Amino acid sequence: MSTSTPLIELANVHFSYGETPLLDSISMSVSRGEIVALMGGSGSGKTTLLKLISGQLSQQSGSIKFQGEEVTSQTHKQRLAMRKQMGMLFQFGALFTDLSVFENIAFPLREHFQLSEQTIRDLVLMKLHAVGLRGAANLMPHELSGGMARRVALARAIALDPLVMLYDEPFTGLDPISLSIIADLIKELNDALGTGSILVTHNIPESLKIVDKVYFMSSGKIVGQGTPDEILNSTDPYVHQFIHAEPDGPVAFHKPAPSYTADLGLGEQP
Ligand SMILES: Nc1ncnc2c1ncn2[C@@H]1O[C@H](COP(=O)(O)OP(=O)(O)OP(=O)(O)O)[C@@H](O)[C@H]1O
Repeated sequence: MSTSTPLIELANVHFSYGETPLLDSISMSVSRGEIVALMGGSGSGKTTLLKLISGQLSQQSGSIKFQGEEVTSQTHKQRLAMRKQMGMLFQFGALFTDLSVFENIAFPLREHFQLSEQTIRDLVLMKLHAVGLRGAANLMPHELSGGMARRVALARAIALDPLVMLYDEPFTGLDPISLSIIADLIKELNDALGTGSILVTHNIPESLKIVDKVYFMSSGKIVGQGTPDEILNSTDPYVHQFIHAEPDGPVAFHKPAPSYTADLGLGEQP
């Protein structure tokens, strides 16, 4: 792979759940060192897109490449190897409640590699140090605040030194200080590890501080993209409505449904 090959590249991806089309002509790319945000209304298909990228779902058409190789043509073994290179932090990044902080981070290392206890200890402490929680190694998850728990989940997500990080709503439920700490960590870790990150988030101010590029989704399509500056100054009606949290605009309040009167059994009114 040449250094200029994107880590993740999607071209013209279409995806349906059964008969229902959800994603339509999605094209995007993430390179090393880049943080890309995926924003858009609820149900626009952001989480589904992360599942396609991580190989948990397969598209009906179009191409998804990881380091230049088509994901759908991977063997089972290649797909497992790819997943090992993807760190994931999801909404409530659940820790194993009956394992200490240390053992939570050691878990993926023990699962994937035969390492000496001394090496595991060094690696776990390095990851905890990176998120500022080396001093919490011996605590149990119930002894952590919500913000600390999210940082431990982040340390676990980077345990295997991933090439790509996928974050799905990593700020949800955090107080403003913890939220800012997690945002800074996402940026610092991305720079330090040279990863490429995709961040699904509704938090516009915090994410615009750390991302390089934003893709806006609406009803399964990318309807706007740009750098944070371009997004903030965009006159595109979708982007404008979303960024300025306006209730009226092209992002509809109502999900498409049969006529209201027909649904209530009243028949069509003249
Ligand atoms: N397994 C499934 N089978 C059928 N439909 C699904 C399935 N999973 C999700 N959907 C539908 O796909 C649409 C997109 O869901 P998705 O979770 O990707 O949206 P999202 O943009 O991440 O939303 P949110 O911001 O609310 O998390 C929704 O209408 C959802 O109901």
